[in-house]
Amino acid sequence: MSAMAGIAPHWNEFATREELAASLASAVADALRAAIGRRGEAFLAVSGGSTPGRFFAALSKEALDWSKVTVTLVDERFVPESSPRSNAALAKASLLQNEASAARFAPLFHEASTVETSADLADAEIRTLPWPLDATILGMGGDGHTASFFPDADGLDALLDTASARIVMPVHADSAGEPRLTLTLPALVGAGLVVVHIEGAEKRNVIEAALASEPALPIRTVLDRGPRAAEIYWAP
Ligand SMILES: O=C1O[C@H](COP(=O)(O)O)[C@@H](O)[C@H](O)[C@H]1O
Repeated sequence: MSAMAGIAPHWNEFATREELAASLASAVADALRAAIGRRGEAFLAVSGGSTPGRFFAALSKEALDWSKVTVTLVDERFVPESSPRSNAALAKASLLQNEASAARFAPLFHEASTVETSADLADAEIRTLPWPLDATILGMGGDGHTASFFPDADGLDALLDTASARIVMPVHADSAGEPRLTLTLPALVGAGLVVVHIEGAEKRNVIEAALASEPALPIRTVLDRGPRAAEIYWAP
């Protein structure tokens, strides 16, 4: 496995989660506007989970030409959109609203009997999109996972391989609940803007410990292997 240079992330700290959401939405909107100006379209990958709700609401109201924006997911559970655990359902309900309702959405979940087949279908579809990503918005779990790179995932090295030819891969991890689909490390960190959006003292402790010591948790590996410094957005 090849390794990229590790560049220390840059911290953006806010007094409140509302202030974080407004600032992050503004930064992402700027990145999308710049991409549209440069190449006529923009490509954004967002996370699911409980953290991005305020950010999604703020970003959905940003004025830009959303008809030229494609939105996909950093990762997804192997569940249909009817499930309350679907990241696609969350993105559609919270981000693809208001101004952003004009954006195109590309899901990772595809109906199939196995997550492997679903990942093959997603990989074929997602690779037709306008790569590279202009912005990747990662989250992080309390166990140090980001995207669906769980510390106990089967074949974690392959998911985190900087030379991976895959864009979407299936994930099995006991700690994850259901199987998952994830964008691979090079697909995620190739974005012009890579953000880790975390909130609360516990997640701050986890990422600070991960950045300071070995063994590397997945969040640390992702940040170490990116070609440019990531932006950490944090509020208590
Ligand atoms: O499983 C997931 O969890 C992480 C973090 O979620 P949160 O609820 O602690 O905010 C998220 O980034 C990822 O997209 C999601 O699939």
